[in-house]
Amino acid sequence: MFSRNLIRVPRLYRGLATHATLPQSTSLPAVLHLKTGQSFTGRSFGAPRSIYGETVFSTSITSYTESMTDPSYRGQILVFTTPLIGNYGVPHNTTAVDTQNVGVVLESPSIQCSAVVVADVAERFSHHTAVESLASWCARYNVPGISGVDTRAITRLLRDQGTTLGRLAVGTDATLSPPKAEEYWDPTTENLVAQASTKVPYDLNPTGDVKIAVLDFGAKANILRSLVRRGAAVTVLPWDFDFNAIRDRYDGLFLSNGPGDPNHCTPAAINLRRTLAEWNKPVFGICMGHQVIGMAAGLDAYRMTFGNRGHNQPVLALASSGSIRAGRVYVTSQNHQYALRLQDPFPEGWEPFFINCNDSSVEGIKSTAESGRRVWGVQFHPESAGGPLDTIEMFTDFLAECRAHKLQLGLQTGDVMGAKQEVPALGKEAPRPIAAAA
Ligand SMILES: NC(=O)CC[C@H](N)C(=O)O
Repeated sequence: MFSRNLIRVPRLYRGLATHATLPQSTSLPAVLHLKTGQSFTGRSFGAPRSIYGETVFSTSITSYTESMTDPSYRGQILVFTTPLIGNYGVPHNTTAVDTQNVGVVLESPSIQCSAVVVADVAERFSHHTAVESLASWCARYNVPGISGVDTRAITRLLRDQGTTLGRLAVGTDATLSPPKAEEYWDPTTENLVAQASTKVPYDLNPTGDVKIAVLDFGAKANILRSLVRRGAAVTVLPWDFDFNAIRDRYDGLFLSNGPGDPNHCTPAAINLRRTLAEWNKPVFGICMGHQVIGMAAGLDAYRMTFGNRGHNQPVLALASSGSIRAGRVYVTSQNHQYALRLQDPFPEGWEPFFINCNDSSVEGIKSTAESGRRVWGVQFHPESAGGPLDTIEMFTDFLAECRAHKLQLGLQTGDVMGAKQEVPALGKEAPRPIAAAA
């Protein structure tokens, strides 16, 4: 399937697009083993190495580059249900307009998933922003892939038996018998958030008019871009940083997405519980951030059978807020394995915000009007990348609330919290080089 030779660019396309002019990665025999006993034989692409991981499927049709660089896929073997992957190559992640070093397309500086599984990997790619093929990109980041397998059969298995631990065996490893049950590595036993989060605080767009602190559980770059593009000055903090120590410097708090089991984030939920009790400025969380808000509110996070991954998940709004109207269905981008448990009654001061139209899982929570708080959490990804922009204005809503609240505080009291705090100095390190990815 692959050749080490350079691929010739057909004359028709020359000058129109960047094509596969780089050497393709080596293709070897490969087998995907599932802990539940099934094995699928194909050919490798990308890095010629074997790995373990948690096997999950995504129904996204496009945006494989965004998905593969999403830190929430850390530790996972990502199966694409779309049969042809790689046809538009891998884009450049920098342009002159990227003044904040947050990139323009990709979600982090490197590929985050452990491996990819595709029915048919496109050796030739064609797109005006492409700089290399999927296979050569995977090889550069030491990530293996398998193609030539029946991804529909794998997806049906994962749907029926749930997300399953797996092993991608490449080269001579492909001739060995499947691993024993105890040999499979379970990434959810590790605190993947601690691995994906920034280790030191850093600032983006420091001259922005509204100051937002972001707790980084493994933030997608497009979340940071969505805040910065709307004028916010953003300080990105490590996931377990106690925001309470510096909270009066900020006009709002944002909690990001992140990989793995939310129960590893209990320290962050405990810090947040104090924030919510003592600080009345707007708070917004996405995916892992939403789960941490829910845990701080007293809700339980549970593991779903196969989760929701893809860019076509319909959610029904149960309440109106900002640009969101109760009763409307929004199509959303999602990548999660865990969800908040729907309970009746909901904790005092909280209400469900969105519900999934397919499986009725909780897709959002918010503080009630009576609570006097301004807190929202959504399980889906309003920043999309990839996916529909149906709910992108939730970022505008959040920042509008922060600006309005700031104005209100300024007019009324000037210093509503008033507490004298020891304020730790923020690190001086340069921003994480998100743009250096492709
Ligand atoms: N994208 C995310 O933040 C996912 C949250 C969590 N890791 C889950 O799988 O549910």
